[in-house]
Amino acid sequence: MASQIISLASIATPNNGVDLDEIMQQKAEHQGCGTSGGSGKASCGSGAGQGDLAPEIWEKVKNHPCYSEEAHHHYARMHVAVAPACNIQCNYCNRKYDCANESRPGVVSEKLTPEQAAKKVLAVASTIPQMTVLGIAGPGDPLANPEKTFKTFELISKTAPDIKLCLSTNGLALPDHVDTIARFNVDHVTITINMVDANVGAQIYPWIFYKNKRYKGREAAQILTDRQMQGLEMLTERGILCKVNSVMIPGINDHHLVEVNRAVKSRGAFLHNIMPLISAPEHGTVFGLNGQRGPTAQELKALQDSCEGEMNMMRHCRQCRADAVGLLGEDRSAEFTTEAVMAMDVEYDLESRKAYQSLVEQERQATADAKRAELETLAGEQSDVKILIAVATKGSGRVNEHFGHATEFQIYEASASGAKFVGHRRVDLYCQGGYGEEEALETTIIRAINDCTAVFVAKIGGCPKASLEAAGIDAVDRYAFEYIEQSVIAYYRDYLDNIRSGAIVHGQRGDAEIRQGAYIAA
Ligand SMILES: C[S@@+](CC[C@H](N)C(=O)[O-])C[C@H]1O[C@@H](n2cnc3c(N)ncnc32)[C@H](O)[C@@H]1O
Ligand code: SF4
Ligand code: SF4
Repeated sequence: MASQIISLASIATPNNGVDLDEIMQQKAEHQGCGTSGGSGKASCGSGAGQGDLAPEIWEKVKNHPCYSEEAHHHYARMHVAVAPACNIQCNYCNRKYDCANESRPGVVSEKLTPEQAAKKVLAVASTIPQMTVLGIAGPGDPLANPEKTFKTFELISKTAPDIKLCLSTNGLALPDHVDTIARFNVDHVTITINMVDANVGAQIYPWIFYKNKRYKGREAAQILTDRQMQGLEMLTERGILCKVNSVMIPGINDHHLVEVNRAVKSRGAFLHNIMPLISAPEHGTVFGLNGQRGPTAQELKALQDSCEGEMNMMRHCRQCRADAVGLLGEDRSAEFTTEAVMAMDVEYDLESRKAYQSLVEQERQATADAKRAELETLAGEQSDVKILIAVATKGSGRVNEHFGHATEFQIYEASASGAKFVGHRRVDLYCQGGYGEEEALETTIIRAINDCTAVFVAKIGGCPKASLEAAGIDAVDRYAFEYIEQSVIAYYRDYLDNIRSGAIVHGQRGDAEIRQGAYIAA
């Protein structure tokens, strides 16, 4: 199952995050062979992952790491923190403006002016050529800070016209700004919609500030939901792609989100992103302090599964900081402080960005081709066995991270229909002190992935491997630097063969049915 490797040697892209030449080198070393070249298959016909999307929609989502699960392995995004104020209060939100070490929505290291933000975007785009999307997601609400938000878009659309513009809003002010959003060619808008019933909303929002007046309770929630629905309809009428974020809050809106899903689907939303509540006492939020828990990974997956019909569900959201930079799941914001950016001599080279991205497309096509070929080996397979597999990766759709360096694991469900991305587990959310000591780290990771049958890694030491095996998790390094989905399918096929030969008993290892509910999300 050797995979195609593409040479990017002709394009100098320092620090671009996904260094395909490095992958090539690592793979050659791992296989103990001297080859390091070979060109990937060229993209032919429809793009990898296009499925049955209309061409104009595909054009909008194909390089967007949030709107396309497949693109998120290859393309990066960045947020600029130009919008500090907010016009509502959510019981789960506490914004921090000078915080380097927390990774959750609403925190940033520093607030930026639109001019600083525009320079930062150029600096990041020149350093990370696969950065295709600029989002404004706070730390407050972009539309509660409209001058700063639209000034930032104006500056960027002039200097970096190939970058897609996004914003994320609670929706209260949205109807007032839809025309401006359309004028700036912002073709991706996220609205956070946690309820369509004011009784539910009153438990989530203590107040809103609307037309110079503060509203509370049911009245506040009713105004908010009316404005959200109106804004969503206005955007979709204009052909602007809308993603809806919903925070799953067990006991408050978990069952209700099925109704929210129906309401937003019927108003033309493109994607629904049901995210787990992040809630800890040290965040100082109402929910953090009153002990409101977030959902388990299994509860989240069950709700996402139940909403998955005609509407796409996003399962790869990383609940990023409002100043995140890089591939989803990595954060390179510390490299781009205002001080560092202002000292950078930036040259925006559109042509070399395009050249780099066309090679990324070749790698992406090769990934899709490899998956398709492997899938054919399951043709006619009737088994109803399903297993979860955790994967250590740092991007490019490959198994290319060392077990000990992984800060998150991507989770795939393997079944007779193939490999399906179903989520990720951030190791820090499972850390309860002692992080850094090897034993504690292993325990933390095992808690995070203990419903998985196997974990795929580029490399793993003997001790952690033994600990994983003792916990019933197969530690697998034989797919090092191979494509993830192709490897998941290959493993699954061997797994079925082993069941049939009697070499293993399904359920002996950590399969999802046996371990359901065994681990609790933070
Ligand atoms: C920080 S907000 C900024 C954009 C805008 N104000 C909004 O709420 O949509 C970005 C996203 O993070 C989510 N968020 C904030 N705090 C959260 C938490 N504690 N748990 C889960 N999601 C959270 C919000 O619901 C929203 O979808
Ligand atoms: S609307 Fe967004 S920024 Fe405002 S309180 Fe809620 S989550 Fe925080
Ligand atoms: S928070 Fe989710 S939707 Fe927003 S940039 Fe991060 S991954 Fe994408």
